[in-house]
Amino acid sequence: MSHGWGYGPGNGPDTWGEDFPIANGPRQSPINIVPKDAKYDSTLKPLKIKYDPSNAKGILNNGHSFQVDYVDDSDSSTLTGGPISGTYRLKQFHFHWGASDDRGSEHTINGIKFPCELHLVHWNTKYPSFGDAASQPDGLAVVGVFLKIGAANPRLQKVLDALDAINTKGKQTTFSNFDSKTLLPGSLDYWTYDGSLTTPPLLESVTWIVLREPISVSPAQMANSAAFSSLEMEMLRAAWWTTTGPVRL
Ligand SMILES: COc1ccc(C[C@@]2(O)NC(=S)NC2=O)c(OC)c1
Ligand SMILES: [Zn+2]
Repeated sequence: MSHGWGYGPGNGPDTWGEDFPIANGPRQSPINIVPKDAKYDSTLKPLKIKYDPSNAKGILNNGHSFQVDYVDDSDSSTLTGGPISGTYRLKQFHFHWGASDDRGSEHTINGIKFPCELHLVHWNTKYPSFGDAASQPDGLAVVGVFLKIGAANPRLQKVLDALDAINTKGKQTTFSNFDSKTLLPGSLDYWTYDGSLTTPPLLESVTWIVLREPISVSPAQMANSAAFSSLEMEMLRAAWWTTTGPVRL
């Protein structure tokens, strides 16, 4: 079995450059955000986010995370304004979870990790498809939202409740009528920089828009989903290859 990339001791981010030399490229993500060093840019516009709940299609366990996929054959769920020009369509959103509350997010603020980070992935409609856009320097725009431990977040619950149905790599199920706008915080203030996908193939095609205000997730909600943290999924995936039956995450 090819020793694919992951988050374990032998295949984690420090090794990705062996198979994906762009890991040493000039605009790699994630980065540490130091708010006091961020430059205010008065030419930047407010973000404009318009999501149609009926575009939600399904939820998939891709082995590194789980993602909610959207129908993207029209401009009914789009991101405009902010640092981008033109119209970007919502393709999917996914989370980066840690196995414990002291880690999980990919970006950090002043070196601090959050327990989780939500990525809402959009592609530039100047290109014919998401796949085409993903290899272009202005192809993707990802809105990053930090999750901090606090009150239970009822708007997250519908996503968490779906996880049991996709508890092994490759499993997917329908996931309809979900308004991903409800996952956003009250303020859309953001930091932005030109970066990349945060896992292989690490393509340098992402305009990052990281929201300053986190949303909340409760410890119980975290416990329910910590099994989906990248590392646990990695370890269980390794176990899965060596056992006959499916492994519950
Ligand atoms: C076009 O191929 C890919 C491959 C991986 C990802 C996932 C990821 O690497 N990118 C971000 S953002 N977070 C991640 O974990 C992707 O997302 C748009 C697109
Ligand atoms: Zn991501």
